[in-house]
Amino acid sequence: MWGFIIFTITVYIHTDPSVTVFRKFLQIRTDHPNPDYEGSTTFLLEKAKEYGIEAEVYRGTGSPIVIMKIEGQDPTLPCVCLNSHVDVVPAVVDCWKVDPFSAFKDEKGDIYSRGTQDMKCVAIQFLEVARLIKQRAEKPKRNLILTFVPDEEIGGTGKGMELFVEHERFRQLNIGLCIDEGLASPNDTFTVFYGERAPWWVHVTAVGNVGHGSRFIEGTAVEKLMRTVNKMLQFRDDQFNILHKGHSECGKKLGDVTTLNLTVLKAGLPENGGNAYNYNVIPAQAEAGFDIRIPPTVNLQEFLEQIKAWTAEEGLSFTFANYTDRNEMTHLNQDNKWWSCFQDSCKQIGITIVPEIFPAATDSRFIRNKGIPAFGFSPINNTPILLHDHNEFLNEKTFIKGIDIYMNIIPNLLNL
Ligand code: MET
Ligand SMILES: [Zn+2]
Ligand SMILES: [Zn+2]
Repeated sequence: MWGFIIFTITVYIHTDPSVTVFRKFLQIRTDHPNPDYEGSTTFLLEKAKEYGIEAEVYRGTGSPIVIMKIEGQDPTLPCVCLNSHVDVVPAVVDCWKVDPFSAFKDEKGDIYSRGTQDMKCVAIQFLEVARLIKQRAEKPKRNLILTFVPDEEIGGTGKGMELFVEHERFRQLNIGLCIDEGLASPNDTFTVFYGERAPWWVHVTAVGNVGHGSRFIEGTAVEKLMRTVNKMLQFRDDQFNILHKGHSECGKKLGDVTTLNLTVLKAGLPENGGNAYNYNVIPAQAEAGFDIRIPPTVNLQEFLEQIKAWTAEEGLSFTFANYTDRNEMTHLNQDNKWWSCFQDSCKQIGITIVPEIFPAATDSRFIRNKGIPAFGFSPINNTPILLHDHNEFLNEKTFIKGIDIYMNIIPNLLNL
């Protein structure tokens, strides 16, 4: 008898249909540099059909965007949009303990795969929320829209949300509020993001004098580049100290300071295009690339002037591989009815939410820059932050509980 009950419970946990959908979605290779968007689109359309949800594929940006809709009682009201990106960053297979695209589940229920946290979990949780709302006898007041977009992870050259927000099809959706990804929280609380840091990818190029490696050549490209790099890394140190060595009562978080990391470094004359270098030739050119993330409280025009000052020396120039001159926040004041409703809904189910600035970037920035409020919220707590990391995982129970959390928030927003 007991054996039967335990067996039944075990089978139930192991075969929860939403977990199966999640694991199948993880197995679709939407990793860069060649994401299988046709595979993810086919999968999402099949699910929409199975769940009885209206769906279309918009190809106006150059890559497929899946749009799903559940019509509300008053479709003229601004809708609630649940947005997910379907692409994921690459995985270094040798650094993972399992195949990063197998969606392997261990005995604890931890599912390992690229995208378990960023953000295929949220995409499928949104889909399951839509299924549950569709099943209800009563329609919600507002339209529910789901968007599944490509190319969030690659910045400026992408064919996703950055372009989509400029299209008429986007405007027609009439979005009142967007919910997108947040971050896992390592403790019992949940984080909600109301703004994010502006991502600037700066590429500095130095040109200078050349000659024999045995001489004291002045004004070399590398020397000029190093001076700039050192100034910029000094700024990095200063920001690090503000974050880590300030008074503890300041309570600064990563999203409140500017980070700057040297992520690209290039110089040296390759020998006949091979792997070896000409060590005795001073190179004419040297390059450095930086990933800079700037909080919404920083004046972007002034920061641009700072970069110009850092690269003012003769022979230096810079370009942006990723740039924005706008970085709007969603204001969390009493006039923001969406925020009041979100907070009240969380209070009702007894979960603690901590509002923060998102330290990295998501598609929400394009939405906010259109004047539309957006919250970044992944219902994942007591889980290490492993996005873009090796062995990214999510426990199946956390995944299932997340659907429940969303179901206690999203219908309230739809009925506002
Ligand atoms: C700057 S494009 C955004 C790519 C990715 N989401 C990141 O924050 O790095
Ligand atoms: Zn993401
Ligand atoms: Zn990411």
